[in-house]
Amino acid sequence: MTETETNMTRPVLEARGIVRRFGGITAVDGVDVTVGQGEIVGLIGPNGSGKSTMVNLLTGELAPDKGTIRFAGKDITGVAPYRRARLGIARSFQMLRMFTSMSVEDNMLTATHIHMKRGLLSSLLNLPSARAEEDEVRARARDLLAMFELEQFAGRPVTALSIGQQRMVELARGVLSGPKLFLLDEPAAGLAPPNVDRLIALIKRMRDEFGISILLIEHDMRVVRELCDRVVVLDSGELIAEGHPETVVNDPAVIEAYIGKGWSRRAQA
Ligand SMILES: Nc1ncnc2c1ncn2[C@@H]1O[C@H](COP(=O)(O)OP(=O)(O)OP(=O)(O)O)[C@@H](O)[C@H]1O
Repeated sequence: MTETETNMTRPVLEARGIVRRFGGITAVDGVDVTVGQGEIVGLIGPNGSGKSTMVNLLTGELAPDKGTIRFAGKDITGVAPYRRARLGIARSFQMLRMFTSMSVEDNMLTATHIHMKRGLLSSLLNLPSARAEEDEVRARARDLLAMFELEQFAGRPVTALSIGQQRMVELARGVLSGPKLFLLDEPAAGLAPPNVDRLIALIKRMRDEFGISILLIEHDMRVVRELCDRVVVLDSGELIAEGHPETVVNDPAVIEAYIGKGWSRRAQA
């Protein structure tokens, strides 16, 4: 049995038969998505094909009308979003969500409260145990800011950074929360080409050095081709193709789905 087959027998994420309707629209229509341990899976498809809805179903921000979601061996279909985060599901957003009044470092630290062992009271009382834990978390935050080449911005207001840099803060914050699975919603959107290269390298490091499995929504096909082990393609809420990126982008059903909806130059590049 190959390593990939072994990984696929024990996926970290296993969503089966997922259906989600909004009034008369079936945004996700009986979709299966799995992510193996240490796998990077691309979730692609034309605009409105159901990708963001699928991610919102996986994080628990939306509930499915049908189907089951298993994560790290547990059925999490009815589990609340904050509990899924605690179990190890992190996400980034298409539109950045930062605490705009806080510094870069304090934005990072917001990721860790979900796992803090000491309670709020010991933090408020400034007990040594709480201080030690906070010092340790700050040290890890600084290491990650260095990895993401952001350490010189640690004390700056997050809003002083460019959108590309804020995107990096969001990724670093996600890694700091110690996820098993990171759901990335268009991480390359709005990045200049050299920053896309850096992003690709950083996402590989997230997997290789931190063991994080990744499900990635992305329109930039270079990112998909260079990063993804496997790609799942949605069209009008249905899964129309799945496989290696090079196979999938040449699949006639996939080409038709994109051409029919205006295959953009961005997607073909
Ligand atoms: N909250 C909602 N209420 C009503 N309809 C919705 C809602 N969210 C999504 N939809 C509809 O569900 C379908 C799938 O939308 P979704 O945003 O998941 O697609 P997408 O593939 O992520 O698109 P994009 O690439 O443009 O982000 C669309 O027809 C959309 O209009």
